[in-house]
Amino acid sequence: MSRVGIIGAGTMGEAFIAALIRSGLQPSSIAIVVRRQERGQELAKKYGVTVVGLAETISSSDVLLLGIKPQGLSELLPAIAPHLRPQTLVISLLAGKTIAAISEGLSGHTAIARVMPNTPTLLGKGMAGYSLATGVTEDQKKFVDQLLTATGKSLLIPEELQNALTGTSGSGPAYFFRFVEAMIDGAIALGLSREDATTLTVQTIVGSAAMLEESGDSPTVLREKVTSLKGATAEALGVFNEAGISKIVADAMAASAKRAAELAQ
Ligand SMILES: NC(=O)C1=CN([C@@H]2O[C@H](COP(=O)(O)OP(=O)(O)OC[C@H]3O[C@@H](n4cnc5c(N)ncnc54)[C@H](OP(=O)(O)O)[C@@H]3O)[C@@H](O)[C@H]2O)C=CC1
Ligand SMILES: O=C(O)[C@@H]1CCC=N1
Repeated sequence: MSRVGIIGAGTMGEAFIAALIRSGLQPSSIAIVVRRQERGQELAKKYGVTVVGLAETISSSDVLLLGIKPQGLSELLPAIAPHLRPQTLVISLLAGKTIAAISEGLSGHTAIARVMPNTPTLLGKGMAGYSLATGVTEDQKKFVDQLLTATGKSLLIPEELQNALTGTSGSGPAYFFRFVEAMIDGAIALGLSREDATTLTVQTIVGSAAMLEESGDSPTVLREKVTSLKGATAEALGVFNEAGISKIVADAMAASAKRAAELAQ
């Protein structure tokens, strides 16, 4: 049974605690390293994990999951390196940070998995892309597969596509939440109360997402089924197209991927 240490248990770190437990790991096998004791106590109470010091967590873990912000990595790696056993699998969730940079900061460690998840991981409905360094063993690959299956869906991708994946599925949930915010505001502008606007918009998005997953139809076919000839929807889509929605979305995704690349520095 693997012992897992987690350094940085915020939004994604917590999502991975939940996924590890869903994947069959005992909470007593999970140690977390936190900056704020109250956060540690909250997670210990909620999941039954143990709050442990940095050195002890690193030296006793078979798998070490990094869930801090990318900006904190250069300071953290020198504190990890002296305690890390060569056979420990390091899993990084950090946007932008390359396997090569992590390996270098860990004195040439080669058992590293780079994972780009997203927040629906919290519900087991996430989408993650992952890339593996050369030193990852078959058993460690199986562990990663099993863990990511518990987070939702996963794709093994070449590392050079990690930033593109960040711009697609990593940041993706925020694009939809932003769209929902805009739809709620639009409904209020049409005279609906905020409460009704929220109910109408959220259920529309939830139902549409379910159709994407369950109908077997492409997004194009599903859109066409809503769009009556010379009807109301066609007018709305005309406004989107006039504003250049495809370019706006592609530019936004490229901006996320570009920023992820910058975070590598
Ligand atoms: N949020 C997202 O949608 C996604 C995030 N990611 C990546 O996941 C990582 C985490 O992001 P997210 O969960 O959103 O960020 P959060 O800020 O929610 O979590 C980061 C956590 O790390 C803690 N922390 C920071 N430094 C240390 C340290 N030295 N020792 C122990 N704990 C520390 C923070 O503590 P404190 O509470 O005190 O600040 C915080 O709890 C990032 O690198 C991000 O790129 C990847 C994909 C999606
Ligand atoms: O905003 C970020 O940098 C991270 C990566 C993808 C989602 N959140």
